[in-house]
Amino acid sequence: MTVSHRDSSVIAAPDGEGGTLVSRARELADLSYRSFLAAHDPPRIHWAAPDGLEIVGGGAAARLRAAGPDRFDALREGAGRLFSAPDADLPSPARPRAFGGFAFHAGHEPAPPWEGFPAAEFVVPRVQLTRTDETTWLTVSRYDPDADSEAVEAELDRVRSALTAHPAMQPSAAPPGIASTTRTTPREEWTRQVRAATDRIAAGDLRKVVLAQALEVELETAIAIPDVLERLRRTYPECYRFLIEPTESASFFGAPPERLVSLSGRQVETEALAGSAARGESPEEDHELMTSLLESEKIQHEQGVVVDTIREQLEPLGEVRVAEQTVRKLATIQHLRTPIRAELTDDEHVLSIVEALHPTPAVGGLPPEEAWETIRGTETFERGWYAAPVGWFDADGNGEFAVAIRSGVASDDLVTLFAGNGIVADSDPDEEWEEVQLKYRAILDALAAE
Ligand SMILES: C=C(O[C@H]1C=CC=C(C(=O)O)[C@@H]1O)C(=O)O
Repeated sequence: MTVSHRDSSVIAAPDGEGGTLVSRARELADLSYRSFLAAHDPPRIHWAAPDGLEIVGGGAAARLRAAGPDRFDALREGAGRLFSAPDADLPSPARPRAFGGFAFHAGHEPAPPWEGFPAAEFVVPRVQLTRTDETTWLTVSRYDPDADSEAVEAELDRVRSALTAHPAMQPSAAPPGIASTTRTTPREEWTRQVRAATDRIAAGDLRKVVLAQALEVELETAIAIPDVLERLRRTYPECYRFLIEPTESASFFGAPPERLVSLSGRQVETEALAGSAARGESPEEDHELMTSLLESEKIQHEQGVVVDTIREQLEPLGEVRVAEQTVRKLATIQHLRTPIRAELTDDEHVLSIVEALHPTPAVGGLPPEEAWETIRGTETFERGWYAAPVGWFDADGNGEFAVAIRSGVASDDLVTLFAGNGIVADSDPDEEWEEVQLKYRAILDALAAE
């Protein structure tokens, strides 16, 4: 089934033909996610949310792909067809889900380091392992014209026997080690970029823009991303963790602290996360840094722009409640954070909420068009999927998406990391530089030899 949608297309089966999604699932004793991933070739996914939901997937029962300005419409349409006739009523954690995400911009074309990453792509894994606080489920799915339930049952049995032969625990490999790093944006260039942005803000047509940099990291040995994610779990347990590997060419991974949206029924949860400071060496210094974050007019403005924009984007969809501002403290950085909830008036697909929110001014800017024009005219590298939505949705249109920051795209022994900062009227290039370096730390520390 291939549907042309101007310059978008949705392919709902690996061979381009339609069918019925047939899924079968069974509860399993827990097993090592890293050994599961090691046993599967791409496409592979890994998703872990701070609430304890953790999913790995291998193979593709179906892929949905879209590009261009209609990419959200095309995906919703494809998702509707893909999930139109669920053939079995599986327990909620065991249901098949589509995992993937978007490029920051609809016009993105896959090119190095983003080979294999179109403007939007989701995969329903052929084999999915879902761990909640209570249970672990194995789900096998097929989507093709002759997918019959007996064949899927038989495949489930085969996969289950193969998996139970894997070790329940697997020791992590040593970090790959860093051989060298290369910046896309030297410091003098950054200073010039930030000054040009603040001049444009002073001229009045731009209020905020998030400018980013990339850091190319050459590793001493090839990267084992599941092991890097395991190290990130230990250091950043309050963050999401994800791996998206559509093909063998490149893998996108990260540990973002920022939720774009979670939708369950009509309940939307999102947040404004913007404004950063380092962590202190002592509790006193840490407290001082937190106070300076809370009391800085500039940072409060940066955060206020994000809260107001999210509120305005959600208000047409339902009743919005903005909770009290807090500080999110991570191992190496702290951020201002305002939780935002909404109760939708009507049923909506999570992709519609993603479309309404992306890009928030925590990663784009305001007004959005002027911010994007500034980003395009300033940054000298491809954002690709950096700072864009990554996550999952299910047959009911529920799902969860993180903002893909604190992330990198890897191929063998080369990883490109990305980090950006919100620039407002009184931004100082040196302070913004230091904050960007802090944001590389999460992934850099997980790559560096111990
Ligand atoms: C754009 C990034 O961070 C965003 C999220 C939190 C704090 C931010 C800031 O302080 O500018 C950014 O808005 C990034 O990590 O690359």
